[in-house]
Amino acid sequence: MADQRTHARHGDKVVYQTDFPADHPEIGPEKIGVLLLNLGTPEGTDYWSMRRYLKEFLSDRRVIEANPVFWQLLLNTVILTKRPKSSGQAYASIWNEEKNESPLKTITRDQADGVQTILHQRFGEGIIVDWAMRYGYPRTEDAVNDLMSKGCRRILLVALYPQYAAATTATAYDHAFRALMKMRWQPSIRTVPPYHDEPQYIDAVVRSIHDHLADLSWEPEVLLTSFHGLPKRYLMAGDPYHCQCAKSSRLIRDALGWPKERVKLCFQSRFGREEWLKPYTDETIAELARQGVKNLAIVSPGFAADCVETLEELNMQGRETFLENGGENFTFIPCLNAREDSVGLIADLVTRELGGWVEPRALAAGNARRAAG
Ligand SMILES: C=CC1=C(C)c2cc3[nH]c(cc4nc(cc5[nH]c(cc1n2)c(C)c5CCC(=O)O)C(CCC(=O)O)=C4C)c(C)c3C=C
Ligand SMILES: [Fe+2]
Ligand SMILES: [Fe+2]
Repeated sequence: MADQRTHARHGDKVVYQTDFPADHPEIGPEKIGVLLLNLGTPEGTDYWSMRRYLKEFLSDRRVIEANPVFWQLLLNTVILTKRPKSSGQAYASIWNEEKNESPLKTITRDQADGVQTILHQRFGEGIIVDWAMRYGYPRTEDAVNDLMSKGCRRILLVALYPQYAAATTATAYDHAFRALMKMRWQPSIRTVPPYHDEPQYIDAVVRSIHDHLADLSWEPEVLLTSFHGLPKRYLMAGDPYHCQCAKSSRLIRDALGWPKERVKLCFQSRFGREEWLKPYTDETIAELARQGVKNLAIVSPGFAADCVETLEELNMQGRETFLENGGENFTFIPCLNAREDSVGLIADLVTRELGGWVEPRALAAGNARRAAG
């Protein structure tokens, strides 16, 4: 990628030129890359696809904070022999058959397309939006290299997690930084902070709740705000995730104007035997039903996109648990996904973080100036 007009290479000899050409391609149109990052997903629901995905995921030391020698032994002998099958069945029940991919992938792509459209309108063609995953495909490293090769000398990384956790946000950014470590010519980098208490995020979640409930013939007595769990140990070690989830839940309740007893915070998707953040979603659902709650709604504001943890664990298993324990009406409120206000939210977060790199239309103007010499 090094330029061709300030020097000429002949084998291992270089002829230097002293004058810098005004129309040099590397100071030509400068582009900005925006890279949306989500968790990742298997390529198929069969044993080996699931195993590859789970091995990469569960070998991440930001996710599993345990003695690595002990953990790899347990992972390779026990977990990776059993879990690919059971998780594969869960994925198969929600698979996007038309595209032959998991919903998380379909939705993340749709979000990126939507954000690209808005940013093109705001800033012109000098912004390239792409998306990648922490585990599996598309790979973060490939996306970073691809943006660089398209002329993006600045890249904004956007972890699609409203609440910060080392197991999600930090590892997504780490992974991009690891890609940079291999690059001779690195782009400049920025990262988007968590947005758990951004009014626009809270409004979008609340609007999605109102829209969904408006189509029902019944009203929920209780709304569960269910977030992905985390080992309690990680909270004790200083992870802000629990507090950010609690704040999002409270802000959603305030915006709804509902009383405290009607909106509850809980944590789903436990993994392994140690204690995770409480209260647990599955136990809360069963308890509420046993206490006589007949009408229950669940929203999952920590997931930017629907995935196996919402579509299967909440909408299928959670529903079953509620009905089995005496509940009557259950509804799952879909994640923000590629709704117009969701894509608008991501585009606005990005626009704010681009401040100083670009102002509306400034990129186009700068490029026009450069083109004029
Ligand atoms: C110790 C294990 C795990 C921790 C810690 C963890 C944290 C965590 N995860 C998400 C978001 C998602 N997790 C998803 C799936 C998933 N998570 C784990 C384990 C831990 N997650 C596993 C093993 C799996 C795979 C599915 C399974 O086998 O049960 C997903 C869904 C991906 C998809 O393709 O649909 C998301 C999203 C967060 C936000 C988080 C901590 C805050
Ligand atoms: Fe997870
Ligand atoms: Fe907390």
